[in-house]
Amino acid sequence: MKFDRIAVIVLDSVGIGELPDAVDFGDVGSHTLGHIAERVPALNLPHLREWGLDRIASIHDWKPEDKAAAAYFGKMAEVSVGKDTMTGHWELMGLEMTVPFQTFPDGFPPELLEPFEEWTGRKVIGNKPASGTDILDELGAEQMATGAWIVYTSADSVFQIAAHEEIIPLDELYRACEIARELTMDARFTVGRVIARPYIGEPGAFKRTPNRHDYAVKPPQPTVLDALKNAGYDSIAIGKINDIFDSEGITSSTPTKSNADGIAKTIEQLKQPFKGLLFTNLVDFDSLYGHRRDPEGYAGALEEFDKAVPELTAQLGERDLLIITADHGNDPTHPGTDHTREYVPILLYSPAFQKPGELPVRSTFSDLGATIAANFDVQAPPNGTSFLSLLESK
Ligand SMILES: O=P(O)(O)O[C@H]1O[C@H](CO)[C@@H](O)[C@H]1O
Ligand SMILES: [Mn+2]
Ligand SMILES: [Mn+2]
Repeated sequence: MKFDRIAVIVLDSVGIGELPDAVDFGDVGSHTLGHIAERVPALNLPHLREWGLDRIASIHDWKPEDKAAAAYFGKMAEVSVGKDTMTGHWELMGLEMTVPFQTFPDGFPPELLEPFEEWTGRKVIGNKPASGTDILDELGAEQMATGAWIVYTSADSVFQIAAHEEIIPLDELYRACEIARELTMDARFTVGRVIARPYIGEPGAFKRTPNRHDYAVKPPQPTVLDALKNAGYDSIAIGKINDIFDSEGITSSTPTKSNADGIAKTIEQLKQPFKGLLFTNLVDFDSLYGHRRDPEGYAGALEEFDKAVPELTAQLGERDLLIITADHGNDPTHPGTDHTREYVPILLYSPAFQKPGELPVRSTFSDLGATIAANFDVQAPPNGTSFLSLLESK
């Protein structure tokens, strides 16, 4: 075993350029990081660039620094037939999705919504793909007047239920999500996630609250998280990770309220002794800026993360490895409001590394899971090739 502790931080949606199959996803030309750098030339990420971020792909007018990178750097391709969060994270942990989750570009069928209305005792309005903030502007007032559920979806396989917290109590929203979860386990309409989307405020000034809750399906096969847990290692989740894996293979979990909170909780956890994996998801990049098509906000969130890098690395000893990566792209300059099919960056930092450098492009996100499994000598996932032997320590 090379490392006693591996921390993986997923910068949700921070893609680094279109994948060869981007055309199949309508994402030709997408480049989350590159287009942010182009739209916000002042974008300043000194620590991540020192690690090699500026050498992974050509990024606008960035000129790579003329000294050796302080981390191993590279990029990974997604092979699964999807570009959603669950598919991305599952692939990172060794699971390749060959059958896509169902999506509902025309809304959900009556065979699903009729029992949902009957069991929950409220009508449904909306029922179409939409941006979660736009649909509140469109239907929030109607919900306040009628008490109907706002149900909507996206290019992801999601059944999202928005409810004003002062009109429909949170408990009732969560119960409705459980009902929707049960109904959508039916093979005719398997959705990846049911999501509670509570909000507050008045028409024209609605605001979503952090009481969002996700109800995901379980991964169809065991992942590296299960292998770690079964072998007695810690498998510690921070942020959305627990939801994404429906608690499978996780030994403890802490939810977060924001990227800043997720970074702080990751630092706190690194101050504690543990043996195994710490797995953090920072979702604001995606939910607050990618889907909202807000490159300036996205740039600010990247800078906030970059500033935290020294404090993160200060917690690491010679037997620790910190990995930064992502789960898909969400180019805030791309048409629409959905994810984009992109490579994701991978940066690996350890005080034990002597002369880190470029990693060959990984042909599946699962190479990360395979590397973690190899490090802890637990069952290797069915997909992915470990690159542990390429990481040379002092
Ligand atoms: O537009 P909002 O409600 O933020 O929804 C986004 O968040 C969902 C889940 O992460 C995605 O499917 C996308 O639709
Ligand atoms: Mn995501
Ligand atoms: Mn998303």
